[in-house]
Amino acid sequence: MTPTPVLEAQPPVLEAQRLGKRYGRRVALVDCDLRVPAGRIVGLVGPNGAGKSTLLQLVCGLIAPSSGSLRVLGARPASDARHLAKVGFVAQDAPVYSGLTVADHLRLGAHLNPRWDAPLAQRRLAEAGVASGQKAGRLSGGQRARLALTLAAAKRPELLVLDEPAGALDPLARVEFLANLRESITELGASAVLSSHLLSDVERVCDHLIVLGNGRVQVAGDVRDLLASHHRVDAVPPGADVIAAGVVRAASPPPGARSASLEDVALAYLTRAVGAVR
Ligand SMILES: Nc1ncnc2c1ncn2[C@@H]1O[C@H](COP(=O)(O)OP(=O)(O)OP(=O)(O)O)[C@@H](O)[C@H]1O
Repeated sequence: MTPTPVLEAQPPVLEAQRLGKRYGRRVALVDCDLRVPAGRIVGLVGPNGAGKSTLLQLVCGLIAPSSGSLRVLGARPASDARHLAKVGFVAQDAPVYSGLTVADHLRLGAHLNPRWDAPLAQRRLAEAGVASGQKAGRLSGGQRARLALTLAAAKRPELLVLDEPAGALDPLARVEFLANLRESITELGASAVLSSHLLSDVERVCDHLIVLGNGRVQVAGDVRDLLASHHRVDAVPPGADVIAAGVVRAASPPPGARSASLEDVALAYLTRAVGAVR
């Protein structure tokens, strides 16, 4: 996906400088620098405990930084009601109220959100085969994920933030959900950040990657730039910038190099991060 000049002129969706977060004595994020332009679908990957949920909660203003600064859509996260309305959040495990019906959820959404798009919500749920009279607790995992996504999308946010949105889904439901997610983001003309443990999910939907490891940003950038600047090699050329075994960073491919996949790039940085703490 090529970003349009209009989107490039907008303030960055995320801008972090030396961002840090501690929970008591436990350090979750350290010195994170990030700049994500508007219009991107960002994949946030990293092992358990890397700080993904913490970063997403900071972005939504649910928690406050311990150090450094963070701006989201050009302002402090959740700085006022207008800013809150611009960000749609789907927390881990697609939380919904199991005792309420789908229609109850839509009524709540309409009541709480000034820019609520009722036709969009109804159409999206009809496409997913989710009946409005059904109790949310009786929905399948895939339907529940679609309901949670629909509730966030119908706010018509400028930024959608999703924490492991497909985490509980089987492989087929996952692929269907991710296709739907990509469609929703395009329809909204929004930016999005989603965390995932699965690099295949990120490859399927994202055009920007952030790899977190040990609470630090290991690498971040547009997917096409990362793929253009990382290469697989059998023998490391002299003076090469080696990220991890078999993967080097260079503006142009060294002789005999092969293309690296996004998975190669992300794994190389994660491997390096693990090595750094041993
Ligand atoms: N509310 C909290 N209180 C104390 N420590 C916390 C809290 N939330 C997260 N942490 C710690 O902060 C670190 C980062 O956690 P976080 O949940 O952000 O990681 P994650 O990458 O989302 O992990 P996972 O993939 O397992 O969901 C971990 O060491 C975790 O134990």
